[in-house]
Amino acid sequence: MKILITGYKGMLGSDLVEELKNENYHDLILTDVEELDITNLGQVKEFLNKEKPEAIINVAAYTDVDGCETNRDLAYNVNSIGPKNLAIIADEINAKLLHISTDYVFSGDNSKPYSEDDKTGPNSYYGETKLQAELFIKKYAKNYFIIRTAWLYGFNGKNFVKTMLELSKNNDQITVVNDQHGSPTFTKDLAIAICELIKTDKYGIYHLTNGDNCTWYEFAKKIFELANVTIDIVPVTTEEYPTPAKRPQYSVLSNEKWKRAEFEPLRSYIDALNSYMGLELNK
Ligand SMILES: NC(=O)C1=CN([C@@H]2O[C@H](COP(=O)(O)OP(=O)(O)OC[C@H]3O[C@@H](n4cnc5c(N)ncnc54)[C@H](O)[C@@H]3O)[C@@H](O)[C@H]2O)C=CC1
Repeated sequence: MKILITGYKGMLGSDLVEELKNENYHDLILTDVEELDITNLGQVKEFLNKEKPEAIINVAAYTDVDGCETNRDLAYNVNSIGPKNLAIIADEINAKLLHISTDYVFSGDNSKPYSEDDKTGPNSYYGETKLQAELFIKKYAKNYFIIRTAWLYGFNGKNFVKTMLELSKNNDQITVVNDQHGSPTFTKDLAIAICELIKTDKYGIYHLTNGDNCTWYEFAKKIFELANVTIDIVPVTTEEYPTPAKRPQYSVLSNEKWKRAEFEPLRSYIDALNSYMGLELNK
């Protein structure tokens, strides 16, 4: 299957490319903004019509959640118009479209894991633009997969695990938010799942994260424990740590639909973190 990837240089994109190669997908067209700017419909149309991929995996996005509050045009163009363009042209050339969305489409008022049918209600502009992308894809593409995932970390680029380890080098004490709940997810595990899903015609929307959940504070504690770092971690509330974009308090995603579709569930976030830390710290 000929697969085109958009945003391949990003955190998820780079692990995805490695995993696709491991799974013997060799007919890959790798693009990032330099090769294919997804916000430009004319370019998307020309590029896709020339390459004629059978599947498109969109891992391109503007992912600076706080930055989206102020850079609204950029956020809307990359996160909403980009996926819309891909959906329109994917449909024209009869290609499958697999798109990545986020737990931030939810408000976070739930106290039990969100299912795919639960009411959305983003409380950040990033979440709004990602939700709009989902609506465009549903409207314009027939053969689409949307995966909502959360709290990603991987080898390439900045992420929470690396930030914690970096902070511990110059600080004896750090403060970490302890009232936002989610499921940290290793991009390598997600990439393996994407390779499985793209083979199928089980179209639709799926929630997919590593198993179990925690707060950022609990996640930080686990990171330092695995890295054998002794540091004083002070739990704080969201109110005590204000950010430009409001995050959901509780955005745990139920993976039940994924399991019902007979896909392999992802391992627990602790097992995944353990594996990541082993690999990351020994690099
Ligand atoms: N990082 C996280 O914690 C989470 C991410 N997601 C979603 O997962 C997906 C992947 O995220 P990351 O790998 O963290 O992103 P990233 O920020 O590491 O990579 C995004 C890539 O998109 C490219 N890009 C930006 N504008 C573009 C354009 N106009 N045309 C083509 N490419 C463009 C960038 O150059 C970059 O290589 C995104 O859809 C994101 O919204 C979902 C939940 C959590």
